[in-house]
Amino acid sequence: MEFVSTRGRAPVLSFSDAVLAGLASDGGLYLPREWPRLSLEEIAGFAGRPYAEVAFAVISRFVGGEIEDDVLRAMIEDAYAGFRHPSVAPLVELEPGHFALELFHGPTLAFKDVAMQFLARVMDHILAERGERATIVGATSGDTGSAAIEAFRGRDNTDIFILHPEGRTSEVQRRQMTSVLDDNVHNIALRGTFDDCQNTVKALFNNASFRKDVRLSGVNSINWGRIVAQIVYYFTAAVSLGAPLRPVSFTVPTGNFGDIFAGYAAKRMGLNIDKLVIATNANDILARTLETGRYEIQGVHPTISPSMDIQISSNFERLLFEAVERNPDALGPLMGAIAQSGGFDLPFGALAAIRAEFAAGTTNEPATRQTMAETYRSAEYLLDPHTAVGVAVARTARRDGVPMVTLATAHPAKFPEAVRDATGIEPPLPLWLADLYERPERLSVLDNDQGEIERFIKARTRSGEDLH
Ligand SMILES: Cc1ncc(COP(=O)(O)O)c(C=O)c1O
Ligand SMILES: N[C@@H](CCOP(=O)(O)O)C(=O)O
Repeated sequence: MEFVSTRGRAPVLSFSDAVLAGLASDGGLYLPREWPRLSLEEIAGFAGRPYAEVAFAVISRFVGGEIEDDVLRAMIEDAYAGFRHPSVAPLVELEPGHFALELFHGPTLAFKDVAMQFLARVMDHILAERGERATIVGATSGDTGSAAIEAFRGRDNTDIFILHPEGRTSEVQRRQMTSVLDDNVHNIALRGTFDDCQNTVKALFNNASFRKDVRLSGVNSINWGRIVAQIVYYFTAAVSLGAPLRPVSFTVPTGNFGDIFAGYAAKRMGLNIDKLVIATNANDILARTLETGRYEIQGVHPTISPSMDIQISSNFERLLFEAVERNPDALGPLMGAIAQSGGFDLPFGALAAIRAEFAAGTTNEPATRQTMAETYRSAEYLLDPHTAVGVAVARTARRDGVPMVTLATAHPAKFPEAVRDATGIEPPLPLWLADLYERPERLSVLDNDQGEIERFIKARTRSGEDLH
C-alpha cells in the first residue's frame, strides 16, 4: 500500500514510513493512494466478532503486509486488552434509534486511547526493527496529550513532548498529562491557544534541519496511523445495527476533523453510512463552511467542551483533497490562502461533493448543558460536554428509519465541573485515577516562540547512548 501527500510534492511512502513521518515533508497529510474496499460479505461477517479481530481485518488492509500478520494481530490484541469494557466500544441506546458509541473505556477515558494504544505499539515495533529512535511532538487541547503520554511513557525508543494551551484544558486532563513523571515524557504549557500549539508543531515539522536532527515524529491525527485505528469502530457499530443491509448515520463531536474523517474512510471502504454529521460548539468553522461555502478562521472561544475549541481543523485538508478529486494543484492555493488571508471559498464542485456526504450543526453552551440535564433525566445517562454537543446536533439531524450513532468521545469524569453544573451529579474518577489530584505534577510553561521550543526539545531529547 502506498501513501501520497495531499500537497503532491513529498515522496510516496509505505505504511511504516508514513507512520514515522507524521506530517509529509511538503507540509501535506498522507492518505492511501487508493481506498481499500471490503466486500459486503466481509462486512456482514464482522457481526459478533471480537473488536480486535475486526480491527485486524480493517487495519491490515492499510499495512499491506509490511508487518507480519501474526505480529500485527498480537499488537492489536495487546492494544485493546487493557480496555475496561469487553466490547472495547459498546453501544448504548439513549432513546429509540439513537445510540451513544462509548469510546472512553481506555486508560485515559477518551476516544484517543483507541488509536493511541495501537499507534504506540506500531511505532515502537517499526523503530525497534530499524534500530532507530524518534522524538514525538504533539499538540493537545487535553485528550490527545493524555492518551499519547500514557501510551508512550517509559518507552526506550521515543521521547515525547506534548504542547497544551496553558489554562485551557480541564484540571483532570492537565493532571493526567503532568502527573506522568517518566524520563521520556515532557509537558509544555504554551502561552496561547490550541491552534498556536498545532501551528508550532507543524512549524517544527517544516524546519527540515530540526526535523532531521531530532528524528521528529508526530502522534496527532495528522498521522495516518491514528486515523486507521479510528476507522474500526464505525464498522463494529454499524454492523451491530444492521449494516451492511441497513444504512446507519453517525454524528461526531468535531474539532480537528480526524474522528469524522475516519468515518468518511469507512464509507470509502464500503460501509453503508447514510450521513456523517459534524457537530461543533461555538467554534463552528466547519458548520459555517458547510452552510456558506467559505472556510474562514475566527478567534477561538473557550467553551465547556474545551477539546473542541479549535479553529484550524487539520484533517479538513484530507477531505478537501478528496473533494477536489485529489488534485494537489487545486488544493495548494486553498491552503496557501489560509496562511495569507485566514480563509478561502470552496470551489463549487468541492462544496457539493462535501455536502453530499456530510451534514453539520452547532450548539451553544446553554443547549449543551440542557442536553446533559435532559439526557440524565430521561435515560439516567451522564454525557460529557463534548458528547452532549454531538447528541444535541444528532437530535436535529436524524432521519426516520435510519439509526443514528453519536460518538461518545470522553468519559464524563474528565469534565466533573461541567457535568455537575448541568446535572447536579459529579461523576467519580475510576479507581486507577482516584488519587489523581494528589499526584505531583511536572510541566514547563513556555512562550509561543518556535526557537525557544526547539531549544527546549533539543536539550531534553535522549540519544541512543544516554540509554546505555
Ligand atoms: C472529547 C473530545 N471530543 C471530540 C474531539 C474532536 O475530535 P476531532 O479532533 O477528531 O474532530 C476531541 C479532540 O480531538 C476530544 O478530545
Ligand atoms: N481535541 C484534540 C486536539 C488534537 O487532536 P488530534 O486528534 O489531531 O490529535 C485533543 O484532545 O488534544
